[in-house]
Amino acid sequence: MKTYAIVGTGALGGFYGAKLQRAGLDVHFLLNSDYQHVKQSGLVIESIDGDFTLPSVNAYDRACRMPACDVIVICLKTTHNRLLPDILPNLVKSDSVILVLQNGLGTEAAIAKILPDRAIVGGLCFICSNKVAPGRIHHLDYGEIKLGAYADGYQATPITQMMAEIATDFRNAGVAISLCADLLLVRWQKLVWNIPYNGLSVVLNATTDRLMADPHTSVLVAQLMHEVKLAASACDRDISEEFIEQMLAYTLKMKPYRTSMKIDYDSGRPLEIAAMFGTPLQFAHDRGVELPLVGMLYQQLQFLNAAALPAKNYLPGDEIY
Ligand SMILES: NC(=O)C1=CN([C@@H]2O[C@H](COP(=O)(O)OP(=O)(O)OC[C@H]3O[C@@H](n4cnc5c(N)ncnc54)[C@H](OP(=O)(O)O)[C@@H]3O)[C@@H](O)[C@H]2O)C=CC1
Ligand SMILES: CC(C)(CO)C(=O)C(=O)O
Repeated sequence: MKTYAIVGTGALGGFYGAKLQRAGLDVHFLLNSDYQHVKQSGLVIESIDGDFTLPSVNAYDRACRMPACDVIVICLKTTHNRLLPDILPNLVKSDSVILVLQNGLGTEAAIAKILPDRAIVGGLCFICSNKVAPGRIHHLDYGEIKLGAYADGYQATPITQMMAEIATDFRNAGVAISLCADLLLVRWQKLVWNIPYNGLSVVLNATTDRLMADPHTSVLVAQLMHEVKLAASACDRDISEEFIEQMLAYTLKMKPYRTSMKIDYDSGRPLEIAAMFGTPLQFAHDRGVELPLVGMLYQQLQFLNAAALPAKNYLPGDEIY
C-alpha cells in the first residue's frame, strides 16, 4: 500500500487526501493554521458526492515530523511555493514521486531544480472546492484530475507505471482520473480557462455567469483564449478552435462560479499571478510571441495584488519559478 503526504490541507489537499484515507490508504497531512483543530477533530468533507467525516487523521505542523512517503502531493497555493525547498527534502525517499496539483505553469520545473533525481508528475484538477472553516472542505462541483509526467523542459513523455498506480489509488477513492503523455499540452489547455476567467473575475469583480452574459466580456474571454492558443502554439502544442468553443459552452452551462483567484482576492490572500500569468507570458515571450491582452490582465492583477500587499504580508517573488 502506498503512503501519501499531502502538502497543504486546503480545498484540494483536504478533499483528495480525505478521499484517499477513506479508501484505506496511509495519508499524512501537513497543515498550517488548522493544525490544532484537525489534530483534535479530523476533517469534515461536505461534497456533492456525499458528505463524510474523518474523525482522526495523521496531522503535522512541520514537514520534519512527517515520515518519508511514496507520493508527495503538492496542494499549496503557488504563492507558498517558496516553502518547497525546505519542505520537500524531509518527505522524499529515493523512489518517491512528487505530484503537483496546482494551477498554472512552472512548478514542476521549479521542483526538478530542488530534487533533480525524483519523478515529478503534474495533475490538472477540474474541481470547484473551498476550505470554509478549519478542517472543513466544501466540494461544490466536478473533481476530475488529468495526470501527465514531467520531463526536462516539459517535453512530451510516456505514461509511467507509477502514474498508473497513482491513478488506480485515486479511482479506488472515487476520483475520476485520466493519464496523458503531454503535460505541457494539458497545462496550456487548463490555462485556456484559467487565464480569462480567473483574471477577469478579479479585475471586473464578476462571477463566470456575468462574464459570459455580457456581450463585451464574453468577446474578451474568447480573445484571451485565442491568445493562450497562440502561446501554446509557440510551444508546439495545438489547441483547436473546437476546444475553445467547448470551454465557452462548458462555462455557459456551469453554475455561476467565483474563480479560485477571485476567492483568494476577496479573502485577502495573495494571487497566483506568476503561475497563471507571469510564467505563461514568459514561455510565449521566450519563443518570440507577445500576448497583449494577457499582458494587460497581468499588469492589472499585479496592481491589485500590490495594493493589498502590506495587509497580506506578502513579498513579490514568493512564487518560485
Ligand atoms: N480550490 C479549487 O477549486 C481549485 C484549486 N486549484 C489549484 O489548487 C492549488 C491549491 O489550491 P486550494 O486547495 O484551493 O488552496 P487552499 O488555500 O484551500 O489550500 C492551501 C493550503 O495550504 C496550506 N498552507 C499554507 N502555508 C502552509 C504551510 N507553511 N505549511 C502547510 N500548509 C500550508 C493552507 O493552510 P492555511 O489556510 O492554514 O494557511 C491551505 O490550507 C492552487 O494552485 C489552485 O489554483 C485548481 C483547481 C481548482
Ligand atoms: C477551472 C476551475 C474552476 C477548476 O475546475 C479552476 O481552476 C479555478 O477556479 O481556478
